[in-house]
Amino acid sequence: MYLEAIRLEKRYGWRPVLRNVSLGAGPGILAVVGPNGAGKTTLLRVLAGVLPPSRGCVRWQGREIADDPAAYRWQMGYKPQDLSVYPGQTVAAALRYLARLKGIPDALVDERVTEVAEEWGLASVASRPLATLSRGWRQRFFLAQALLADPDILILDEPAVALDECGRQQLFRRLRLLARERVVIVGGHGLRELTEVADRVLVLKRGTVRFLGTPSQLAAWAAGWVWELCLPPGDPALERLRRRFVVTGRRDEPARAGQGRLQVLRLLARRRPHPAAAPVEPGPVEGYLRCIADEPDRPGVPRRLQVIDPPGRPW
Ligand SMILES: Nc1ncnc2c1ncn2[C@@H]1O[C@H](COP(=O)(O)OP(=O)(O)OP(=O)(O)O)[C@@H](O)[C@H]1O
Repeated sequence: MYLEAIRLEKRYGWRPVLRNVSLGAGPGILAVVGPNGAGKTTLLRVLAGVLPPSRGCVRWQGREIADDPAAYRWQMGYKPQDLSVYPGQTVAAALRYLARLKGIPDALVDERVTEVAEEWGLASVASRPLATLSRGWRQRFFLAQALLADPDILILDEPAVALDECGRQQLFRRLRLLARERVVIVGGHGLRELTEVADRVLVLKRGTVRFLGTPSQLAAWAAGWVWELCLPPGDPALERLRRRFVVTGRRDEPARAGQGRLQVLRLLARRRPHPAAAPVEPGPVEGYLRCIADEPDRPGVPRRLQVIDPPGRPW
């Protein structure tokens, strides 16, 4: 089971949105992350075969998906960012309709619809028209429809958006189970959750692949850049540090003898940002921030880098 993208290019009019994107994905979860407008949705749409690339190709099991798009669609479940469906249809009727479109035999449609509706907690709203659903319920509906045909490859664009805490936990648990035997590609912004659940991470920036590897390899990008320091809450250095550096974590430390409560600040800096700061192991989120900061927004202007590590003594 293997999905491959080979030197993908995508242009909207004259504007390049994907540039020379290549990747390979076997069973497991591949998270596609990147800043707004990086091209994540475009890449997922090209991988799902709903948008043709301007150049390059996508192969599933060694075969170009463009050669037999219908066969690929039967093996693939896709959850777009949003889905146009008939607002007057009930959840159950829409699932039945989509099940037939996906080629599920009539005799099995009702059974399968009931199964996915239960899996995604939709049973209680099955008879409600889609237009009356809240965003979270709609999201569950989109996820359920992607799984109707029990696909070998699952492509999900922002699957956790609008889900409540239980829904998010359930989603990521289910994705881990599904990924044992399926290729699961998930795009979105919940970087902390995604890097916890993913086997591999692809970072897109301005349509190019900035990184493709495991979450721990991503974390290694920030090696030597992550610092923690512990100061009393009223210390003026805290505010100065917050303004000057990218803060990636903040927590209260329980009271120590004679010191009262302390605040722990975790931040990115090329050099020790304060005499009390100690270097700590980076996490994938910090690796990601380094990874996208490394590239100047415009040639010769390392803007993000300056924000991360301003010149001069910061404290
Ligand atoms: N149909 C379209 N026509 C023209 N430009 C488009 C179209 N769809 C997307 N774009 C542009 O392509 C670029 C990439 O968009 P895309 O939606 O793929 O990014 P994204 O990484 O998913 O963004 P976000 O995180 O904000 O959802 C953006 O600059 C966007 O404005």
